[in-house]
Amino acid sequence: MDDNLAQHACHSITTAIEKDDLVIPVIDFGAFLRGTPSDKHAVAVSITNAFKTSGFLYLKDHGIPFSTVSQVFEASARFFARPQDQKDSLCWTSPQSNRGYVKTGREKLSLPEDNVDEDTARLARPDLKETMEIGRDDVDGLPNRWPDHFDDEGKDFKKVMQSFFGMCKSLHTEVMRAIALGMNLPEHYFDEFVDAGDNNLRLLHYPSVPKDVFKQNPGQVRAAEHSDYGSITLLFQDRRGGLQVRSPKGTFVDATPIADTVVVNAGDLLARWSNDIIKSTRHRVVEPPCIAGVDADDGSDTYPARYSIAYFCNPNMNKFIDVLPGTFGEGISQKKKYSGITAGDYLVQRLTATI
Ligand SMILES: O=C(O)CCC(=O)C(=O)O
Ligand SMILES: [Fe+2]
Repeated sequence: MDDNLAQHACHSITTAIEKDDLVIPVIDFGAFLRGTPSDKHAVAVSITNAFKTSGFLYLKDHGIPFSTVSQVFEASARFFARPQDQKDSLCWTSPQSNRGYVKTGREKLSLPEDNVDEDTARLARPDLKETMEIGRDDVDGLPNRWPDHFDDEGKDFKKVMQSFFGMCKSLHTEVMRAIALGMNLPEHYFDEFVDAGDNNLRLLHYPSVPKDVFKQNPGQVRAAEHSDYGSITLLFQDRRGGLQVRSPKGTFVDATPIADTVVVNAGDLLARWSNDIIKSTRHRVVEPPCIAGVDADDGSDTYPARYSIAYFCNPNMNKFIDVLPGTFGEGISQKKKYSGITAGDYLVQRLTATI
């Protein structure tokens, strides 16, 4: 792996990215899932520290088998290869449901409020991506838009995604347990907040694109700068690269793919919940940087496709999210910065702003 991985004193953490004051560690989650209580505590503190500083980390030995992740990537690629009219027949219809297929140019990501001109410019160069959004599968009136009526491959897609959804839900619960310990709360504090699994599995396909598109439109990106909305996001990337995280200096730093890890980042609702102790950091996806020795001089006119899988975790939609105890008040210099809000109201508000 990368030469620049610096070993820390604790064997379960290494530094993957360190640039412009942005530090993103790789953390061995096995030591949390299977370690002694003191291992567990050490991992919980490292995870929480990463969320307090960069808002991003890579998790390895996270419990979701590599073979499962590969299967999901394969099923996703086969789904996006379907005829456009099939995909369109499964289209996303409303923020309340947030389920279905979203074609290129459909989603508007939120921008810094002072950047109105940029927003206008963005309409001329939409994100170069298509997505498939999958929600909890048992919510009355909000059915998933499965392709299972098309063929056996569609039936298989449904099975693969349902099973993966459940595994990611468990990983969300475990990461929230780590955050609870790291914030000096009881380990199971968040369990009742996340047990419904009101999460959103987003398959992403960034189609192959002529290099000229980026040369001719200097502001063009594959996915515009944004922060995520919920508690945490689990992001599985393929080997292409292109994900960048905004550093404290305002630059964008490559979050290079690391095999067999999942990128985990905090979302806006977790930042609000923690009275901004935890950071929800802006990120984007650009054309992939050249991989030295692999495709620096490949002579091709196009960048290859990129696939990623984002699992957006949320508190249960009906939960009232008030600022966490221990983050404000007596003996703490910080005041309570936010009023409470129901998770569902918050998320629907945020999704509505992207229409
Ligand atoms: O595709 C990626 O690597 C990132 C996607 C992302 O940030 C998002 O969909 O919120
Ligand atoms: Fe994101």
